[in-house]
Amino acid sequence: MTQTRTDTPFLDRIAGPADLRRLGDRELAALARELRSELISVVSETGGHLGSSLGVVELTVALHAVFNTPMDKLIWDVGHQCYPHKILTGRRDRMRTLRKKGGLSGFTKRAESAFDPFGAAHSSTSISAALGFAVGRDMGQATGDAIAVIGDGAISAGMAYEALNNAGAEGRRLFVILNDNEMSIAPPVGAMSAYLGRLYRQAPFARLAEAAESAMPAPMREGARRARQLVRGMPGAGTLFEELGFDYVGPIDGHDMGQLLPVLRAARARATGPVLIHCCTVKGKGYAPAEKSADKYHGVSTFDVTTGAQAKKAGGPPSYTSVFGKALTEEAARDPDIVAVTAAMPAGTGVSVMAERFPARVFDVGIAEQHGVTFAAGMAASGLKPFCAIYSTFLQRGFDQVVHDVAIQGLPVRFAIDRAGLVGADGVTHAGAYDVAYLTCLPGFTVMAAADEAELTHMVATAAAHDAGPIAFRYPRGAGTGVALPERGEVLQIGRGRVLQEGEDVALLSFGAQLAECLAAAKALEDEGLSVTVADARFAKPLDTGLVLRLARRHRALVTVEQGAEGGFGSVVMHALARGGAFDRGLALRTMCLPDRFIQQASPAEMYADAGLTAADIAATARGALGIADTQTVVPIPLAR
Ligand SMILES: Cc1ncc(C[n+]2csc(CCOP(=O)(O)OP(=O)(O)O)c2C)c(N)n1
Ligand SMILES: CC(=O)[C@@H](O)[C@H](O)COP(=O)(O)O
Ligand SMILES: [Mg+2]
Repeated sequence: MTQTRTDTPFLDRIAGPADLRRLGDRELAALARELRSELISVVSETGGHLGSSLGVVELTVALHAVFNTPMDKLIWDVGHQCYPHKILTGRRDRMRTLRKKGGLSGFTKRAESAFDPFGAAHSSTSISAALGFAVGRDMGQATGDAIAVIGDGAISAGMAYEALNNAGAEGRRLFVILNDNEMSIAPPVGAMSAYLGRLYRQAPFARLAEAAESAMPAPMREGARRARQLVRGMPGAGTLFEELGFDYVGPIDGHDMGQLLPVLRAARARATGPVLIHCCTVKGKGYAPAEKSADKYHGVSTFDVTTGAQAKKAGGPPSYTSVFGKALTEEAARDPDIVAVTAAMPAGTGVSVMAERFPARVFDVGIAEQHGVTFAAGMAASGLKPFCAIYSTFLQRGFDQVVHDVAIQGLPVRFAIDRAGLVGADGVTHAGAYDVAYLTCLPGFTVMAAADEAELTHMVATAAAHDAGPIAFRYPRGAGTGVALPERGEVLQIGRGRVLQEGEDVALLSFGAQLAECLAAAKALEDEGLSVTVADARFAKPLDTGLVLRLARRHRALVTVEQGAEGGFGSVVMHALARGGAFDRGLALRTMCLPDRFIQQASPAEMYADAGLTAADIAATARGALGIADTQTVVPIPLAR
C-alpha cells in the first residue's frame, strides 16, 4: 500500500511515470518539491546516498516527464542517485526497505524494475550501456531512446572517455545528461573538473551574445547567428564534447524546471545524433546540512531531519580504515619515499589521514583506478614506495594494470585493499570477493590478509619494508575487533603463518578476519571433547607450506576459512597439499569460502550467515570432516569478545 502523507498530494497520484506525464509544468515543479521532502524523510530512516539523490530531484522528474520511460532507457551512472527515480517508478512503498536484507537495492538493478534497464554501482558505465541500447534500437530491437545520466566525477573516468569517443564517432541519436554538481565523494580533482567549471563560467557570456543577437534587427540577427555558428564550428572553437561529435547544450540550471523541461523537449524533438546536456546542480540540494557538507552527506547513516545529526555507533573499536590510515602515516613519517594513491576515495580508504600530515605525498587521481595502478607502478619504478589504496571491488577496474604494469615488471607497489569480503548494504556490486583469487595467480605477488587491526598494523609495516616486488594486504569494512594495537607495526617474516592454539583432531586454518569465528568454533568443538588447532595463515602467497603440511600430517582433518570466493586461499592450500602428497595419506580437507553465487545485501553478519561462514558453520564442517554425524542443528555460536 503506497504510503500517503497529507503534504504530498501530487506524489500520492503517481503510481508511475505515465501519471507524471499527465501533469502540467507547474504541477511537475510542485511534484519535485514533494519528492524531495519524501526523499529526506525516507533516507533519514534508512541511511544511504542522500546527497547525490537530492541533487537530481528536478532532473528525475523532468526526464520521466519528457521521455517515454521505460521504453526509453534511462541509465543512471553509479546509480547511487536513483532514489527519486525509484520513488517515481512504483517503488515508493518499498523505499524503507532500501539497502536492507530482502529490500530494494541502493543502486539501479535490472531484476528490480523495468525502469532500471541497466544495473550500476561501479561508476562510468552509463554511456557505454546507453550506446549499446542505441545500437539495439537502430537494429530493430524493441527499445526507444537511450539517456545516460552521468556525474562530473564519473565522467572523469577512462571508461567514460572511451564511450564518448565511440558514441561521438558512431553519430547515433543518444542523450548524455552531465550532472555537474562540482563534487565527487570528495571535492573533484582533475583537469576535466576545471574544464567544466570554465564552461559554467563562460555560460553568461554565451547567453549575452545570444541575447544581443536576438535584440538585433532581423537582417543583422541572421548574419550574427551565422557568424556565431561559424566561429563555433571552427576547429577548437567548440566544447570538448562538440569536438568529439556531440551537440553540446548548456550549461543549464539542473534545478530549474523552467529550463530543464524546454531543453529536454527540444533535444528530444530535434536530436539526430549524440547530444550532451550539461546540467549544473547542487549535491544535497534542498537540505541545508547536506548542501553545507556534501562530502559528509554523500553516504549517510540514519539521521535526525531537524538537525541533520547522523546516528553514529557510540564508542567501539576503531575502524580498520582508520587503523590503516594511522599506520600508513607513521610509516610515511619514517620513510620519505612512501607515497599514497587513491582513486577518488581519500576518506574511504583512510589516506586522508596521511594527507593531513604529508599532503604533497598523497595523490587523488579521481575515479581512475586503471590510471592509479599504473601511476603507482611508475612511481615504484622511479624508486618511490607507493601505497595504492583501493577498495577490493574497485581494484577489479584496474586488474590488467596490476598484471601488465606491476606484476610482470615485478614493481614494488603496495596495495592496501580495504572492504575485503562482504560489505553489507552496498551488496553484490561492492563485495570484496575476488582479490585473493586474482592476485594469488600472479607470479611474484605477496598476498596478506589481516585477521584483526593489530595484524593490519604489522602488515602495513611489512609492506613498507617490502621492496622485492608487489605486495597486497586486505582487510574488511568497518570496526575492528577491539584487540590492543601495537605501538609500532612489526615487519612480518614473509610467507610465515602463526599458530594460536594446538590440538590433534582437526586444524582450522584461517586467512583474514574470519579468525574470530574460527576461534569460537574451536571452543564449541572443544566443549564436545574434540582437540582443535587454530592457525592464522597471514599469507596466501607465498603460502607457509611448512605449516600447512605439518597441520596435514598431525591432524585427521584440515579446514580452511577465508572471506573470499573460490579460487583464493583454499585453492592455494589445496595445490600445496596435493604437491606435498598430503591426500595420499587420506587427509580430510574442507575449504570454506564464499559460495558460487552472489550474496545479496544485508548486514555483514547476515551475509556471512547466508554464505555459510559463521562459527557454527565452521564447527559443523569440522565435525563433518571428522566423520562425526552432525546431528545437532547449526546453533549460532557467540564470538568471544
Ligand atoms: C569504479 C568506481 N570507483 C569508485 C566508486 C566510488 N564512488 C561512488 S560515487 C563516487 C563519486 C561520483 O561522483 P559523481 O559522478 O560526480 O556523482 P555525484 O555523487 O556527485 O552525484 C565514487 C568515487 C565507484 N562507485 N566506482
Ligand atoms: C556509491 C559508492 O560506490 C560509494 O559511495 C560506496 O558506497 C562507498 O562505500 P563505503 O560506504 O564502504 O565507503
Ligand atoms: Mg558530482
